[in-house]
Amino acid sequence: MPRTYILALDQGTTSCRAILFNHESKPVGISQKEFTQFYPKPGWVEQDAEEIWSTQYGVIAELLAKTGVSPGDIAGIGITNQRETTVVWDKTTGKPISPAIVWQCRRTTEIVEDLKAKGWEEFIRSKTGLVLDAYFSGTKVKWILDQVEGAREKANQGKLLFGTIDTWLIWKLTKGQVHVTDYSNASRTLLFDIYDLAWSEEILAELGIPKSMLPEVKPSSWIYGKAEISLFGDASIPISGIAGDQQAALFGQMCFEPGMAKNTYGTGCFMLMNTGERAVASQSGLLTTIAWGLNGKVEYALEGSVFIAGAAIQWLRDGLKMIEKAQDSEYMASTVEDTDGVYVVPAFTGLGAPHWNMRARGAIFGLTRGTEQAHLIRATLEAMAYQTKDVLGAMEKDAQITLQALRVDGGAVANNLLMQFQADLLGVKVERPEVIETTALGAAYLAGLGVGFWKNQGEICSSWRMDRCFKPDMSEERRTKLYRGWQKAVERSKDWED
Ligand SMILES: Nc1ncnc2c1ncn2[C@@H]1O[C@H](COP(=O)(O)OP(=O)(O)O)[C@@H](O)[C@H]1O
Ligand SMILES: O=P(O)(O)OC[C@H](O)CO
Repeated sequence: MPRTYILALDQGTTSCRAILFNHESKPVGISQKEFTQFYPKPGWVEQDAEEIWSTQYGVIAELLAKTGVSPGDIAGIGITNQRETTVVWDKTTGKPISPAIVWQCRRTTEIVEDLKAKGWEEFIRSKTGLVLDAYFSGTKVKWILDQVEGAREKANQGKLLFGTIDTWLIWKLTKGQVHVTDYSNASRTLLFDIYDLAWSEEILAELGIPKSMLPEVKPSSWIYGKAEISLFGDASIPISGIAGDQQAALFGQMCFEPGMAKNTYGTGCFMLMNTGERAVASQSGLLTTIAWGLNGKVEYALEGSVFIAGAAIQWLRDGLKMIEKAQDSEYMASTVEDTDGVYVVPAFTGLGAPHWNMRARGAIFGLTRGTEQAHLIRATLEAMAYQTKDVLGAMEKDAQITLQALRVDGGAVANNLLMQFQADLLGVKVERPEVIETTALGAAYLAGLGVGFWKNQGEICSSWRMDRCFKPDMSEERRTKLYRGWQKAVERSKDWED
């Protein structure tokens, strides 16, 4: 009997999800759980890799229990993950030697500035396609080796391993048998030459990272190993797809042709445009990154990474306690007509694309005696749309195109008010698909292609269905006026931290 499902594991910044997809690309069951974020100092963000694993394992168990799907019915596992977040663990004990350093964490700002002062910026960009910023894994690994007692010595003796979260989960799923990543995740480490498709000896040497710590790099659809956990009983399930979550969403949105783009509104906001087999070097503050390795070749994307999007709504919920649930932001924002001139710049961990200002910090502008809670909530929501406009402007410049429609996904696109404002502000149609779990879907597709569950991209291409199209409905004059206010606010939030 052919197996009927693909299991996608979506390990995001704030939660772990497990989703079963059937052959018609429909999600037949989902389990999700948030896990703990640690903010030990201003600008620092940490997670516990063991908790990530136990949460991920827990949602798999819950999903199988609630759907009654037998592990023997699962054809393959696809893994997609928050990218750049860095785990270093002891090869023998399998225990992490420090907290996982999250992609948003700014603790390596000084290492980055030192590299810049030594003139590494251009070399790193030319090899990795990335901007020299604390965002990426390379300086985080160096920080761990420098700061954790005895770490560098152990690393030099080949006793430590590094991985992004995909690598960590596969290590756990295979009981320490497989140490692997895919091209899309490797391209986010600051250590990988995206043209030669190899770890960069020069960058590793400069950061003092021994090559023995690094995982093997494979295509995004491949049989990497078999899941060997007791949950699966005797059924041995191939792990057959890996992609960083933003690349997986690009795949799940079926942006297979050069020029097709998607924007994902999760913790951060990430716009990626497929550029095919050609790596486009950005002139406007975007990243050149690997979209995926598939069918014996590598394809590239241009990316605009915004660090704080839905995370600012969580801040309204958990920090300011203005709302109970993220969804409440929509109703609250709809109680006022506009923000009454208020702008929230959520640069909590600096600014990413296209500004790249590590020392920017969050700011609120335009407060008056008439400012109400609802204005602040609305301005926080609108900040996602403004940041997206900054990125789209850069992308259109780099790719020399005018986008006709933007495909969107991620947790926050459930917010209709935000989506309408986004269309209004961009002056472009915003298309929300039926399945907004496109990140997991992309990982499922890659895994399914890896085991022949789906024959080829042509077979899956026809399953993209629109849920709702938001059409622009704002005058050019108002759009320009609102955006000018945002640009002023962003400029003033830069270089706040000494
Ligand atoms: N209705 C909503 N309106 C605004 N933001 C929302 C809404 N629902 C969820 N979010 C935000 O979306 C994010 C969760 O999206 P998700 O795609 O699961 O993120 P991630 O993969 O980064 O963990 C959270 O930051 C949350 O605050
Ligand atoms: O967890 P997400 O979906 O916000 O994605 C995080 C990104 O992969 C960071 O680069």
